[in-house]
Amino acid sequence: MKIVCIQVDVQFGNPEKNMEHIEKKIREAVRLYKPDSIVLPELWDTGYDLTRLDEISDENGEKAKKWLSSLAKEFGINLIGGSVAFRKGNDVYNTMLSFDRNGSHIGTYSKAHLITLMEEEKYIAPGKESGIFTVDGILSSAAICYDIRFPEWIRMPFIKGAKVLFVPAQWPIQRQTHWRALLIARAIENQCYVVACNRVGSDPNNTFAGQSMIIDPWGDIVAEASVSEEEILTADISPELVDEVRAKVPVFNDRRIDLY
Ligand SMILES: O=C(O)CCC(=O)C(=O)O
Repeated sequence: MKIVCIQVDVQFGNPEKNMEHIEKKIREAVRLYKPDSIVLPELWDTGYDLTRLDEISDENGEKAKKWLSSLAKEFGINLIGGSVAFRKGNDVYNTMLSFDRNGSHIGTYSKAHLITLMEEEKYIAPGKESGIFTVDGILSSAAICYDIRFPEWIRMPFIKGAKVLFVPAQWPIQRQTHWRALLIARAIENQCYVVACNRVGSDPNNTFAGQSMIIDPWGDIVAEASVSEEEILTADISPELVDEVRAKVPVFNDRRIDLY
């Protein structure tokens, strides 16, 4: 499966401009690489414009769903839709919506761990459901940004056999070393591919770290984007390599389920 991460800058609180820009990038990625799957960053629609979410969030994710589904179908790609500010009643969730090559909805995941350091919990409601879903027959899972600090949560879909972890993010530059180390650790401990799509640029509160990455189940980085430039990052991933690594170091069989 050929994967692309679209590492972009995100306009603060401007969903229309962001859609326009990302659509151009998706077209470019399809023309250059003919990928099977494309991954977008976290909150690519509104950015972290949290105080204006009442005004700019997407009612039931309808706009994003329509747009993502039609692009997925037009290009015959799986579109792992980063995340959007998804309004449901009085609450707003930070939600990933994914679509397959026919434009059919294949997964929804709302960020479970909200970053109190950035006061996200004051404006966003936490998700409660696992991020497990299937892409081209490959059992996969989603985690959004801060979620990667919680290995107990990430682990669950991998016990069920997931092989790929998709991680959209808006990870700030101050904790860039954590971004790298945590992603590599999640790949090694779950013996899975990690496909992590971060943003670049700044908003009024943060500068973001870029360095989108595709990491193999051995923990080796197979593709890595720059820290500050927009970039279309690509790599081939092979589910067979996951099976090989799991056979070589049988971590899942060796778990002490009698102890924990
Ligand atoms: O955990 C971190 O240091 C960054 C997380 C973050 O920026 C987020 O979840 O949006």
